[in-house]
Amino acid sequence: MRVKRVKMDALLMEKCAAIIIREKTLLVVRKRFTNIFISPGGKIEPGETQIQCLRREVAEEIGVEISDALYFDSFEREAAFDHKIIIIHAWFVSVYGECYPNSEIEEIRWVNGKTRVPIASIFKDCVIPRLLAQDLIDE
Ligand SMILES: Nc1nc2c([nH]c(=O)n2[C@@H]2O[C@H](COP(=O)(O)OP(=O)(O)OP(=O)(O)O)[C@@H](O)[C@H]2O)c(=O)[nH]1
Repeated sequence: MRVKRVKMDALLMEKCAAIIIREKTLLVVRKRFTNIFISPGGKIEPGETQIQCLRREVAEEIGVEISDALYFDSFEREAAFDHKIIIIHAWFVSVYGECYPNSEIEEIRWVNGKTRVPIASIFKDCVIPRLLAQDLIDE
């Protein structure tokens, strides 16, 4: 069924996203040449576990090492920048040290329920409301 698999890959992406919370705010990142903030993390490479993917992407994008990761949930939507379906596996992630924008990341922001910046749909509609409901980030 190789043909089917190739077709599926062309339409579907799987990403691991890090939910990083500091002082009741959530970290979102903006890539160069884009104006929407998205979750830190990235696509899972062949043969990689979700944790390995998170470690690699978090180091690449925000320059820090993961100290702990706990699975939260998975969500499916049309991807913010590609005409493909994205499945995002979201993990609570703790890191060592201070996050900073690295490589293709131009800007990072710590947001709460009041912050008015454009945020991609899965984080905006699925993740942030649940973090607010659990009082993990500020209203
Ligand atoms: N709808 C939606 N799409 C999202 C969210 N977060 C998020 O990264 N995406 C989309 O997921 C796709 C893949 O994420 P990514 O660009 O971080 O992955 P990556 O680092 O491996 O990409 P690259 O190395 O190919 O540039 C992008 O189209 C991105 O816009 C979200 O919250 N909602």
